[in-house]
Amino acid sequence: MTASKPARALADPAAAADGGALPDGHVLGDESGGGPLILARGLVKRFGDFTAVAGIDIEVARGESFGFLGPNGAGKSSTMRMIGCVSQPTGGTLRILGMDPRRQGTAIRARLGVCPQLDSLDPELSVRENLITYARYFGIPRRRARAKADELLEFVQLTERANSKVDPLSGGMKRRLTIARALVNDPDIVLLDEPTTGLDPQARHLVWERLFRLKQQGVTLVLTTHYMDEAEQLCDRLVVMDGGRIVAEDSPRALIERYSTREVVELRFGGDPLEDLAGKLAGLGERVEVLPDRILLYAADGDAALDAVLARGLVPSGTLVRRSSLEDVFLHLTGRTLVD
Ligand SMILES: Nc1ncnc2c1ncn2[C@@H]1O[C@H](COP(=O)(O)OP(=O)(O)OP(=O)(O)O)[C@@H](O)[C@H]1O
Repeated sequence: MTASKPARALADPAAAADGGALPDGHVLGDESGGGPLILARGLVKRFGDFTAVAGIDIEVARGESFGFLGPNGAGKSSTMRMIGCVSQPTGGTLRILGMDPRRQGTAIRARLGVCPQLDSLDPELSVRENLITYARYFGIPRRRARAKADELLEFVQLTERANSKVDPLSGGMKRRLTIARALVNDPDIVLLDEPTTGLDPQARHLVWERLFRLKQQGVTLVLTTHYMDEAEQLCDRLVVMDGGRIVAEDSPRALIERYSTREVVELRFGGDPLEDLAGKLAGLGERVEVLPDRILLYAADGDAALDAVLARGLVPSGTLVRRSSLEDVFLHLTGRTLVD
């Protein structure tokens, strides 16, 4: 398939020729200039007195897989909706494909693929007709739309369900169909808002595998997630958001290396208050975090740290030595877990 080829169906050439400089003198992103496909400076979204996005800076390069990681309410969807040109920024500067969403939303949307948090497929139509009808919105001629639909059904492994209605599909199938729908216009950027929320592990892995394939084909992916494993699997680079702000930005691996230790020992205890027990772990690792149901002991060598815990006479009811993850990074940065 040719998912990285841009569609021009609804693009307004006059609008696309827009130029101009940002306050910091940054070159605007566009294909000809080779700048970032998405560029935000001090981007703000307010709802009345409430600030959902509090002045963030981001840059996404062509071919990159970029993620927003954060808990519910962090401002990820609000940011995605601004990038998707369905919600106007309240402040700051935003450029998508070198264009200004305030004035060129239609031209930008024609070149985006959007996979919203909740599937919005048409239950009256068959699986295949959902794709054909959507392609027609982009002005794609019927014959090409049919061929595109068949190509995409194969890509998301739904060819056998082409003539089925949408309702009987599993959650994972619906999600894959929504992803296929987001690709009908050969978008420059695919926006995925929590692509696997609500799916069972098997369905999630199938979606990840398809998204990974897109990434290999050079499609620019921008996704939100509150799953650290999803971020680690799919993102080349990510920003960690909390309370409308970016609290860290880098590749998943670099974030783990910077903000965590190599290994983590999870300790569960039956009786005594965890705060009291945590006091007895002083000096055994680099850091101790007390969660409602367990203590985390951060150490370069988890097995050695666990031996040292046992040598102090502590008797955990459950132990786990594991590699550090983005969850640990988030806890370190915000003092909270990602998924409560
Ligand atoms: N239309 C709206 N009006 C008022 N407040 C809103 C609106 N949309 C979002 N918010 C608030 O803005 C904050 C950020 O919401 P947002 O949906 O961007 O977060 P999120 O990180 O995507 O979380 P989630 O994973 O729940 O979607 C939340 O406190 C939310 O209640």
